[in-house]
Amino acid sequence: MDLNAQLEGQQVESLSSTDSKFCVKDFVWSHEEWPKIDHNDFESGDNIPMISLSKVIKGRKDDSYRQTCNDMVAACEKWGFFKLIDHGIKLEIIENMKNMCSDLFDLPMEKKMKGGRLNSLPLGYSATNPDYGKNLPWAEIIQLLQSPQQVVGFATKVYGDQYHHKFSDAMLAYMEELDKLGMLIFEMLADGLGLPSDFFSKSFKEEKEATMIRVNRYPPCPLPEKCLGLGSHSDPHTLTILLQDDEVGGLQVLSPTDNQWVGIRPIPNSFVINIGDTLEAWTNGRLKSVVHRAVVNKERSRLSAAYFLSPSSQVMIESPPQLVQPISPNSKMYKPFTWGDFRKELLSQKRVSGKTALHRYLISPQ
Ligand SMILES: O=C(O)CCC(=O)C(=O)O
Ligand SMILES: [Fe+2]
Repeated sequence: MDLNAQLEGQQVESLSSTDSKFCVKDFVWSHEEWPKIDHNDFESGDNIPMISLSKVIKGRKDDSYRQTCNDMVAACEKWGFFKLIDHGIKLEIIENMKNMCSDLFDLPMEKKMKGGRLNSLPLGYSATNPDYGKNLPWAEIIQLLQSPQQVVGFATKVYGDQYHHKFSDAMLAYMEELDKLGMLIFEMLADGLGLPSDFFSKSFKEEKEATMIRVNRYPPCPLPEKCLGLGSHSDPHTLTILLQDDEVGGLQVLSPTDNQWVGIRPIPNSFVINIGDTLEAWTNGRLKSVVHRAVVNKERSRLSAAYFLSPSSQVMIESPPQLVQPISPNSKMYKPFTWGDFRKELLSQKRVSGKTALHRYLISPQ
């Protein structure tokens, strides 16, 4: 047997959550999807803007605040992505969340599967999911709603009644801080777009039943040139606050200017912020929801945590008149829809590759 066949025949214990044991070859993607740039090639991604909140003081709308808002909007118009530093969230809260998730991922599979996700809702722990059929992601995932009841319920299933607190307290504390940071970003984007400051944030005040966190762990992969941690996709929600691994790269963005994949360099104690489909529609296409993916590597495991902000279900996603001109190119692009309806459709649809979720609302498909 040649070396390659031997490698592809290796069993993948760490990602086999069902009775059927997976081999490396089950994770091989179609040829067009194979990553052409390596997980630690970051040169082209250095053009993605970096925004610091060091001069932003809540409630003070001075010149440096306005400048930062404008820079943020410009980054989201061009890239749909920016790196955020000096965000003000205590390192301890971040480290605690990461440690609790790493500990959980390190448990034996039978224990993790006690909190295994049910088919009806994508919540809980999951490793390789046979529903995907092909193009299996090289990742294990913890997905939880921002709901104390749900987080405690999951932790209790995995750890039992007495020991769940450390995990659930860490996750809930992290989500609470990210929610506040998300509201600040929404206000800054609204200010930068010339909308009332609370234009977006006021729709997030009620229940947060769909806001969630997705923690991904990508184990070392023997065949990173043919596998993907997470295939190309855009995030359907409004805004994503992504915590990348501090050291191990893997996030790649499909540059909207030249359609080339670019890698985002990990920066310790920073976040990567990106616009989701719903915010693209809400801003009449001004802020871009951009396709991205996660690639894997041979040597090191990588952890990332994506926090997806969702408005209340009944909120109508409709571009404000300030962003709509009666004539092209800024005439109204999307039919109004509620976040709840869009979410229902997303839950019922099969996995898609690239960016297709919003098409159903386009007024004139382009
Ligand atoms: O792992 C990463 O850096 C990307 C994660 C991501 O895009 C997602 O979970 O939606
Ligand atoms: Fe994503």
